[in-house]
Amino acid sequence: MYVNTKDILEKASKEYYAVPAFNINNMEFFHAILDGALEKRAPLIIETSEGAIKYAGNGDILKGARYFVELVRLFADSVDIPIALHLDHGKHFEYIIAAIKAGYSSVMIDASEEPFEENMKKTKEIVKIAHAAGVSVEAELGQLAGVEDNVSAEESVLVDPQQAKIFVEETGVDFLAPAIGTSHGAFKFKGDAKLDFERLKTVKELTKRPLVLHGASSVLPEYVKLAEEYGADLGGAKGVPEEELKKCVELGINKVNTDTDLRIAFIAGLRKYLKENPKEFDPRHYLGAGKKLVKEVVMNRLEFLGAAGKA
Ligand SMILES: O=C(COP(=O)(O)O)NO
Ligand SMILES: [Ca+2]
Ligand code: NA
Ligand SMILES: [Zn+2]
Repeated sequence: MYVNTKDILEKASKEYYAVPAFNINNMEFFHAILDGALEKRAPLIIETSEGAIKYAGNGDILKGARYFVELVRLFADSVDIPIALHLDHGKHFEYIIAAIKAGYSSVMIDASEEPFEENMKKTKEIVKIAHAAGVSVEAELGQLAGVEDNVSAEESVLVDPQQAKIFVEETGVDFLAPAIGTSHGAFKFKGDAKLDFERLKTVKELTKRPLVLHGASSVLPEYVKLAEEYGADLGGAKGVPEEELKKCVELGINKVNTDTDLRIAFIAGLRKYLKENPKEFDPRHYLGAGKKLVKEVVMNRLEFLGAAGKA
């Protein structure tokens, strides 16, 4: 059934497990993710960036938002696991309003690059509008480095836990993404991953809200290797080890944004299939090869984050 993201996350926050939020840009990724969540009997959060909405709408923002709502609701209404659709990294009013109008479960207002007061002001505005429409809201404090669509910052600025307390109380935001050292994309760390667990623990204590980890892909070596075997060039790719993610969940992370891991799995499956099947040109076959590996990654992630069986 199609639900509000807040319903999924409040339960996760109470029981200290996490639900991955999987980014999609097209139908194939959605089907692969849905199949994985059904098999694992897990709640499912699907999320789309502004770029994904523009892509699906062929340039028309409202059409793109409605495309994803229709696609997700079509299946959500006929299965017995809870499914939510979330606007990821909403930075432009036009996309946030389109997502609310189209029927998204929740929206992120990402004004984390702005000064604290400005971030608070923008978030308050969106919370008022979204809550009036029964839509829940995510915001971000601190900055992640790395790139994601049109979101990039030179280096990460970690969240100030005292500010986080003021922020959630002032804005009424439903769930918060504290920057604790991760970054978007496949090249997250020069050396070893270093997340500020103490800071995360304090944010949870002070805010008592469901928390979101951005830039949470593990960049799984076996999939990087497979993609490279068939011609990909991903040298230096490094993600957040699964053990570190589990620690984040123990400290109160409940939504784990995962995009890069699915992209790497897909391209590995696609490259291998194309190389091994030079005569093939049916998109359902070669895209199907990508889907297969995406489903594997989805099921593994649902399992180790503790979402499996929680539907
Ligand atoms: O934060 C993310 C995804 O991060 P990754 O690049 O680590 O998958 N989406 O909002
Ligand atoms: Ca941001
Ligand atoms: Na988000
Ligand atoms: Zn993100």
